[in-house]
Amino acid sequence: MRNSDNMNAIATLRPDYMGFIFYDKSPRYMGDDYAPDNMYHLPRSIQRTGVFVNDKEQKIAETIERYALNAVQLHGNESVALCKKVRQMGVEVIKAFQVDALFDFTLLDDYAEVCDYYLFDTKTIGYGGSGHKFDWNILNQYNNHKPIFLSGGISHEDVDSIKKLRHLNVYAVDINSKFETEPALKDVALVSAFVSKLRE
Ligand SMILES: O=C(O)c1ccccc1N[C@@H]1O[C@H](COP(=O)(O)O)[C@@H](O)[C@H]1O
Repeated sequence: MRNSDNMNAIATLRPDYMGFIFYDKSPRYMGDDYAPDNMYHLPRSIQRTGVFVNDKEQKIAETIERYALNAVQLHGNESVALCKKVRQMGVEVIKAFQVDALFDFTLLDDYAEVCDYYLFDTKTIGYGGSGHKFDWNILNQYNNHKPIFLSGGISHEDVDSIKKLRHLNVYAVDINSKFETEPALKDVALVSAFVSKLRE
């Protein structure tokens, strides 16, 4: 999210998390000097989540402080050590992994102690926001030890398929580009319909 009115409209739908992209190569980048005031008034029930790609510890720390973030989504090749340091900053850590048929789930083991959730996104040449879905059957190889964010090209047509994933430890469903009218601007009616159907 980036546009203040759009954020407020989406906030009325009571999402558990709201994401802000601090990756300067993304079309959803918040910019170098985004006004923190736009975010402060969001309901406390919404976890303000900063999305970072291969940033340095100091930059992440400064951004957490400036925007009073509650959670950090690390969407690049961040090390276990960095995840640990970010978690010590007092935020939830959501570590993203790009999944394809060859994904090695044993890679997760080292991250188990240093993050709160794993996020499974589709493997692409970029880092995220691709709008591409991966084959969720691959997740049958996951041991479900830690709750996950399901991500990657999820659209309003996916509700029924998501509801069939009850055997997996899905904690959150992460929606992004498939609900936009333009980058960083959500279609509120589409999100509303999706959320209602998912909560049914
Ligand atoms: O959205 C972006 O531009 C982005 C850029 C870099 C890293 C992550 C990004 N977004 C995250 O990507 C996933 C999947 O998004 P999509 O549904 O495929 O568009 C999601 O977690 C976004 O937060």
